[in-house]
Amino acid sequence: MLQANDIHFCIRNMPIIDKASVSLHPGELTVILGPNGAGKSTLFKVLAGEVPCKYGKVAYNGSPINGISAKNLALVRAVMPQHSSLSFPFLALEVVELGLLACGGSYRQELVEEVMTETQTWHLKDKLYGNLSGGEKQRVQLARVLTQIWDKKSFPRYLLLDEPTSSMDIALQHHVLRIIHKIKKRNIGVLAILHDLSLAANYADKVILLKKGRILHQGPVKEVMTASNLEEVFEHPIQVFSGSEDSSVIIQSIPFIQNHLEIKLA
Ligand SMILES: Nc1ncnc2c1ncn2[C@@H]1O[C@H](COP(=O)(O)OP(=O)(O)OP(=O)(O)O)[C@@H](O)[C@H]1O
Repeated sequence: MLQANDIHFCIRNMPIIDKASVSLHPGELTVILGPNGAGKSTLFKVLAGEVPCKYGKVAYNGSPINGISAKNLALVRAVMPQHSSLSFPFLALEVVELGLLACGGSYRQELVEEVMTETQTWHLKDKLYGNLSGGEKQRVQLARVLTQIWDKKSFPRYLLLDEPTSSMDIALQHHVLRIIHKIKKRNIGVLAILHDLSLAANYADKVILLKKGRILHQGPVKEVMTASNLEEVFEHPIQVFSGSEDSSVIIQSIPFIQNHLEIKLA
């Protein structure tokens, strides 16, 4: 389990994360939701070990993160940040191969090809990463982190994704969430920051609702993603519907224009 207890994180004495405790279980997708500036990326970086945290504890499979070497941390978790910039003119294939380097594996052309095929990036392999579109870059970065943890291992591992689908079209967003659904079955706990409430409701196992650095609600999707909880967090009218013919959930933010119409009709 990836466990964080009482995380308190300040920047220049300003609290950004206030006493957050989180448990990430292998085999589950946990999604962090919250408005801009809520502290999602900051919490994510603390959990990933990318920023040190003075107050609170983060432990991977029972071992405190500060006692895990960078090499061993790369074996237990892979991280896709919100933005990735590269200073060298790498090909897309070379970016994905960085995932193999991170896990210290020998070169495996078939693994790289399998992951790039799964993420629909194999056809991009000889293109310069810098010339790719935003959505293509995201898929290549996803392929890189998947490459890092693709091989099955006997111990639980974690995949941390900060807005992995933010530049993708609708079909690709669902495709990525399906890949996540498959990968979590390899004893992998996935943590993702998303802004799309319907994607979260339909694919996540657990949800964390963060506002102004505090976790207001967390737990199973059905318990947490209620209209009233979401309205409290986002300060906007929201409706939650059950899909008519299946178990899907539709979450709709109500446009201001609709509010005006309702007021006019009343
Ligand atoms: N290095 C920094 N220096 C000063 N303030 C920072 C720094 N990093 C983050 N912050 C502030 O901390 C708050 C939380 O930022 P964070 O990036 O974690 O939010 P977020 O929930 O991920 O937002 P978004 O949805 O817009 O990506 C913001 O108000 C941000 O301005």
